[in-house]
Amino acid sequence: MEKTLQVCDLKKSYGKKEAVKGISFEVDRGEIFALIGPNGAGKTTTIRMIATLLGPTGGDALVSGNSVVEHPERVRQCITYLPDEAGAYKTMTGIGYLKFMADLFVRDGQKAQECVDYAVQKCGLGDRLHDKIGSYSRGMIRKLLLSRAVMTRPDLAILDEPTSGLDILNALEIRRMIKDLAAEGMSFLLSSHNMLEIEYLSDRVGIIDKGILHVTGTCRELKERYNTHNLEEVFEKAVAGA
Ligand SMILES: Nc1ncnc2c1ncn2[C@@H]1O[C@H](COP(=O)(O)OP(=O)(O)OP(=O)(O)O)[C@@H](O)[C@H]1O
Repeated sequence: MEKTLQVCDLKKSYGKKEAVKGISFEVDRGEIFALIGPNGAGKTTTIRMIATLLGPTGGDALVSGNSVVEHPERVRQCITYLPDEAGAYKTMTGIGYLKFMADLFVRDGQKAQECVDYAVQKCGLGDRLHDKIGSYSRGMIRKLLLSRAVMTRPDLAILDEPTSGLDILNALEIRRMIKDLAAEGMSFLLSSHNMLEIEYLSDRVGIIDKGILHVTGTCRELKERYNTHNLEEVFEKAVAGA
């Protein structure tokens, strides 16, 4: 299987604080991998190192074969990162925002238009794209942001809490968007505190705590291994060191 992401003994210390203590995992092409763990476990630090926003203090991560340490600029060409607190310009229309962002990322006008067309198709906002973003619901904004994030069809999309604060129907639509994109071959690295979401969405899960990746596997494998009925109980046992 083709690997989109290979994380090898990745470490990060903030002064004396070892936030990530040498973690390793891989994500295949078209795979949705979720990193879960309690507050302060090291998820955001790991994600930000893979997104080239933070330099590792040890180890490496390769995205489509490109090292975040040696060639962060190449990595940036093949990833997208959507933080949970991301926002959009409220005074722009949705379509204006997509065009603005495409022009920012893609120099070639024809290719930029292809990115916009792709995002328009993915977001499913229809005529509402011609309204100001300030009039959008939280769910509409998230759909717009996700479609913007994937408009360049990156190899790896890194999403922090992709449905936090959304109602059930909007969360379902975002999850379906992610599944459709993965079916097209895009790989995903997610972090979430919502175990229901993780069970629905992810092909494999990694449980991180105190900077250590304790276990990885499919939800079914993890439930069998910990002899539990749901992922919340797996999480509880894994973090307790059972
Ligand atoms: N800039 C920083 N300086 C010092 N310590 C930091 C810094 N950023 C994070 N930490 C510490 O590193 C550890 C891991 O933090 P991180 O934000 O990666 O965890 P997390 O799993 O994303 O948590 P949450 O689920 O609460 O977002 C925590 O102990 C945190 O306090």
